[in-house]
Amino acid sequence: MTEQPTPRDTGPVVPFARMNGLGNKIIVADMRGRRSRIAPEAARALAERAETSFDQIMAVHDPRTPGTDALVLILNADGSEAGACGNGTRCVAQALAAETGRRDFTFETRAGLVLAAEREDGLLTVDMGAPRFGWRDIPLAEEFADTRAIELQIGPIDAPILHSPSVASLGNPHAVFWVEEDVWSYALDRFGPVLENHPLFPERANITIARVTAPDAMTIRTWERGVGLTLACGSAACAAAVSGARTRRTGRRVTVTLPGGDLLIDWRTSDDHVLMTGPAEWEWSGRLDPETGAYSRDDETAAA
Ligand SMILES: N[C@H](CCC[C@H](N)C(=O)O)C(=O)O
Repeated sequence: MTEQPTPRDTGPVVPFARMNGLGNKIIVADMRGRRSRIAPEAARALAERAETSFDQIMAVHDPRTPGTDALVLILNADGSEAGACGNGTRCVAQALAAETGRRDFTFETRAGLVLAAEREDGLLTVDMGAPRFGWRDIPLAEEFADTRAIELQIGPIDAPILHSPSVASLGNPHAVFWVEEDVWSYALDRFGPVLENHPLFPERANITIARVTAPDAMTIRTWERGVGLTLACGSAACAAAVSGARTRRTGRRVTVTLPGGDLLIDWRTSDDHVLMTGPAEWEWSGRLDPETGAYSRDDETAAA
């Protein structure tokens, strides 16, 4: 899969795999051996085409820190960068496991080190690290001593529709709104963009609606920062699970049901790390131009 370094990365030269992380649409791009980065314009061009529309690009670069297997840089569909992506990390681990036969990987991301492992049953577990709850870490624009439920609401004053979210950083900013009713009864497509860009979140935020269904289960929907509504968001599932445990709505080990399927989240007591387990599937592969987003499919059934 690795190519020789090229003087300029022009033309569709970067091998990529279109993958499915529980319905999260992921492109894993093999940037090893290259000095360049995938341009935000290239990401936006890929996102706009139906065939290559994606939620995140996971750009796999040569490792820059000893002891790590790769530097993984993450781009959202709007070309912005994300520090963490749980579903995409499972996809990267699965692609590298298929290539190398190894099962355990350490990735460096903008949000720090992330461990990923393929299990015997084919599911993958990602160690997302310890969540952070300090208002500066998330970040929030103003101080909140207790981030389990902050003052924020959307909707008429006398009848708040969504209010008092739990906030946390899982390597990226999350706000989790707990509701009693069906998560589908909320117009997340309408509230999502307003909350994502609320002045309280200087780096914007991923917005999740969550409902407890059992002491060890919850259902969520997420409006992703830089993307919009997605079928699954792994870090949001982690944020919701952590919030459920912090607010004593659930235990520390829960099944989170997302539109795309289930993730098992375990907030480990020993070190506070959040472990996320779920599937990753290869769909098709091709080559892309990291400057423009032009691409070709390896099976040659279609081309840009
Ligand atoms: N889909 C990803 C989250 C991407 C987060 C991104 N939208 C951001 O923080 O900007 C996941 O599975 O964790």
